[in-house]
Formats: sequence, structure tokens, C-alpha cells
Amino acid sequence: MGYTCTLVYNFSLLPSRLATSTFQNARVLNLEAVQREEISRPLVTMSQIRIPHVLTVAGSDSGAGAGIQADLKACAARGVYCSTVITAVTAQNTVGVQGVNIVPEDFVREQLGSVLSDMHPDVVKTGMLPSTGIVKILSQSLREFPVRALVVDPVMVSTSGDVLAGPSILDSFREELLPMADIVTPNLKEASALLGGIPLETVADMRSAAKSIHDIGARNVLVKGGDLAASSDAVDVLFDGKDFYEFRSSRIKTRNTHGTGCTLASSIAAELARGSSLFFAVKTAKRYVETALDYSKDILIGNGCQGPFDHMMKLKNNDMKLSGHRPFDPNDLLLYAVTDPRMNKKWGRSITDAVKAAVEGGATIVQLREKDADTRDFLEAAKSCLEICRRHGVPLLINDRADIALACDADGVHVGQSDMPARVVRTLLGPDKIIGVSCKTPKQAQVAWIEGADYIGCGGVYPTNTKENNITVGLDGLKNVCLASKLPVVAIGGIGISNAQPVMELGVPSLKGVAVVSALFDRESVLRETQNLRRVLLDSITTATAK
Ligand SMILES: Cc1ncc(COP(=O)(O)OP(=O)(O)O)c(N)n1
Ligand SMILES: Cc1ncsc1CCOP(=O)(O)O
Ligand SMILES: [Mg+2]
Repeated sequence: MGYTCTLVYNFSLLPSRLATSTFQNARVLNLEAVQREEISRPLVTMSQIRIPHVLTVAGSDSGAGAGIQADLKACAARGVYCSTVITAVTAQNTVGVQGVNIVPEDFVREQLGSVLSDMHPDVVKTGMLPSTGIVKILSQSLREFPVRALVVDPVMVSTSGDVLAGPSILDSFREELLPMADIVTPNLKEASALLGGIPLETVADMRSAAKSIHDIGARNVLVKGGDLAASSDAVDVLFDGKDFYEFRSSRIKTRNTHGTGCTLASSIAAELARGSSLFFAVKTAKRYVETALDYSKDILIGNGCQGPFDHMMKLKNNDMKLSGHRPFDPNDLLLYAVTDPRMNKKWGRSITDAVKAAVEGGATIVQLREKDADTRDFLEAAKSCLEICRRHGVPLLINDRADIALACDADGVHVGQSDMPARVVRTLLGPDKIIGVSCKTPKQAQVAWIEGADYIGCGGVYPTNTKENNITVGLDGLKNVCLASKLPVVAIGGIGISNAQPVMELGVPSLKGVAVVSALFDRESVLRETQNLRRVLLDSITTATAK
């Protein structure tokens, strides 16, 4: 006879999205089974949540900068469970690899069977595969227990230059693994080795290498150009079989780069396990690695020339999931409400009333721009506004003040050209927060992209009294920035119901919306003005798509 026990669950403690998935995944305890197994468990009510799961098949690094240890830390930092199949044990430190002990093939098979048959990982990520036998066993196991995605990091040589898998492995990579891979992430040397040793010296070479490796069978190829001598930026090239994407970032000057390849691949695997699209997974993983490198650039572990970095930083990205945070969606920029304390005072409303009316009227993102507020008052106001915005699923950003954003766990920060640089804000806030940068020129837009911003605010489009001495760029200046920008753009400055339409109908895909202050807040009814402006914006989108 089976018994069931009632699930008691305090849903009010959870954001609605999480509460729903918890409920869908909840299973009722089978007390009989518990008794039969003679397991003494407290009779507590229980809910079960399936969390994203990556299995890494890789080698152990005793120095814990790379390999299995890096994969575990990267997945933990990204909020994803990580199981491990160890293919080799290396004696390794910041100087180099002192020894390698390959795990017997049968025992690799046994580990794979144990994890795959029981724990059903979402994604498998491979690192050091030291023999053709192990590659074959892995591909057999994956055929027996298919997973949602396979990420192949074709590790051959360690960062110190020590060989981890010899050239004999190349055929089995090409024949067995790449045709099963959803993405393969070679660096320049590995890409060259996979293609018979051709030289790769330019971004154009990387593109053609990505295409050739795609032809071997991998569905997506990310050729990492960190070692590209000809480029001052770090450039990676992604090819999805149709389009090429270039990811550029400025090089971070640090010795602590040991394990970046393993970490990038396992972070991509973690994002895929979380359900992201491949492009978003690569973008997010790259940002995570860059942020961790920047954060760790001065830490000192070991005496060798290649140190590890701190995967966990002091990030709180898991807290963000619990607090209902969702990834930035460029369409959030459609109707961007920016608060103004003078206008609120003039109309006798509190900042919370102003924000509430704006989000109820349909604002899609809010920025608190409280230039002269006391820090303590600003923080309290930000916390209250954040509660309102979270209830409506609307992101809340803070103008200028990364400290306030950190203290209240806001969704991001907007900075201008003379504020804290976006790269520094990114290091402080971590990879998941939203960062906007004001740009008046294509050059500034390029820098914002390299520094890790999420969007650009461009203006003043029209003259405005809200910001003193602000240069007006006009519709032409806005268009130039939008055409040059890899990031989504929101237009700002003097925009309201009467002139939003020509902005929205500029016909540049990167332009996603308008940011407004006085057209919403220097009015009697914020709610009504927001509703009206939203209607105008939606109408102009419809007109633009019909054209
Ligand atoms: C969305 C958006 N775009 C631009 C700005 C202006 O920011 P900044 O140049 O830093 O000027 P201040 O707002 O700080 O005076 C913005 N706030 N929001
Ligand atoms: C903050 C800012 N940055 C450029 S213009 C501007 C002010 C926009 O205010 P308004 O919408 O009232 O013109
Ligand atoms: Mg500013």
C-alpha cells in the first residue's frame, strides 16, 4: 500500500516563475519505498526541482585551474550541476604538467555508464580525451544515452605547451566526435591541427577554418583567436553553418589565464543546459570568462607563468535567479522611463508612485536618475521601486551609481562617457546585469561593445531642457550610431508623443525604442502619458514592419 504525504509549500516565498516550475516538478514522497529501503529519513514535506546538469568528460588538473576542476567551478558559478567522468589524472601546477596518468578505458566506460544511465545530464562537455579508445567509448556511450547537446573542446596541448592528447587522436575526433558535436571550440593551434596543420594567422583564416571544421560535421564551430598575433583585441569567430559572428573583447593583461578554454567550453555547456540558444550561450559564456579574468587579474597563486583565476568571483548570479531576474531582452528598450526628482516634486508625487504609474502604463524598463539624492534615501527608494518593477517583470536600472545597484541588487546600471567605465561596472556587477552606455558617435558605440555593455543610449535626439548642455545629435546622428552599433540602441532626448514616430521609423534594426523623462514625468498623469506613448510606439512598429 502506498501512502502519500501532503506537499506543504510556501509559494509566497518564491517568484512566480520559479514557483510554477517547482510545482510542475514536485513529486510526492512515496513513504512505502522509503520504509522498504529502510532509509531513516525525517518525514518532512519535500519538493523536487530538476536543475540543469552538465556532465564533463575530462582530465583532472591537480592545480585546479583547468580540467575537471575548472569545469566544476564554472558550472557551479553559473548555477548548473556538474557530474564528472575523469579520463586522466595530471600532476600539474602553474609551471606546467609534471605527469599524466591515463585512466584505463574500461574504467572510463564504467564512469560514463554510471552517470549517463542514472543521472541523465542535459549536456555533455568534453575536455582532455587522451586516447582514441576513450573517444570511441565516449561516442558509443552517447549513442546509447543521447543528451540534449554535446560541447567538444578539442584539448590537445596545455597552456604551458605540454601535450595532453597526441596527433593520433585527430582522426577519431574527426570521425567519431565532431559529427556528433553541437559545438566545437578549438583554439588556433587545435583548429590548425584538425585541418592538417594549415597556418591560421588572420581573422579571415579563422573564418575559413571554422567553415572547414563545420564541413567535417560539427554543427557550430567557435574558433578562438586569443593567440592571434595580428590583432590587438581578442577575436573569436562563431560559424553556425550559415552565418559568421565575431566576438571581440579587449585583451586583459594578466598571467592568470590557465583554464580559460576549459572554462569557456563548460560555461557554454552550462548555458545550453539552462536552455539558452547557442548564440546566447556563447555570448554569455564569453562574458562570464572575461569578467572572471578581469576580476582575477591581480591574484597570485603559484610561482609559474600561468596562474589560475577565480571562477566564483564574488558573484551572486544564482541569487538573481531566485529574485526573478531574467536575461536582458533588447525589446525591453521599447519604452524606457527615466525618473526625475524635480518633476516628481513639482507634481507632488513620490518616486515610487511615479515608477508604479509608469510600469502600470506600460513602460518596459525603468531607470532611476536621482542626481542629487542622499545615498541612503536613494538606496531605500531603489529598493521600493525594485519591488514594484519585479512585480511587473520590468527591469530596473540605476543611473551612474554602481554602488546603489549592487546594494539593492538592481538589474543594472546606465553610465555616460564621463561616468565609471562600462568595463569596470561589468567587473563590479558581474556578467548577468544590464549595462547601458550613452554614446553620441560610432566610435563610442564600438568601445561600449568591447567593454561589455548590453545597450547604447543615443542622444539628445531633439533639444531638451532635462539635461543641461547636452549636445543634440539629431535623427542623422542617431542613425549613424545605430548603423555602426553591434548593440541595441535606445534613443533619448526631447522625445514624446508628437515626435516619437520619426525616430522609430528611421528603419535601422538596432534601434529598439525611446527613453523619455519629461514626456512621462513632467505631466499630470504619468499612467495616461505612458499608455499613450506606448500606443504610438507600437503603432510605429506595426507601420515599419508593414513597409
Ligand atoms: C537610456 C539613457 N541614455 C542616456 C542617458 C544619459 O546618461 P549620461 O550620459 O551618463 O548622463 P546622465 O543621465 O548621467 O546625466 C541616460 N541617463 N539614459
Ligand atoms: C538624460 C539624457 N541624456 C541625454 S538627453 C537626456 C534627457 C532626456 O530627457 P527628456 O526626455 O525630458 O528630453
Ligand atoms: Mg551619467
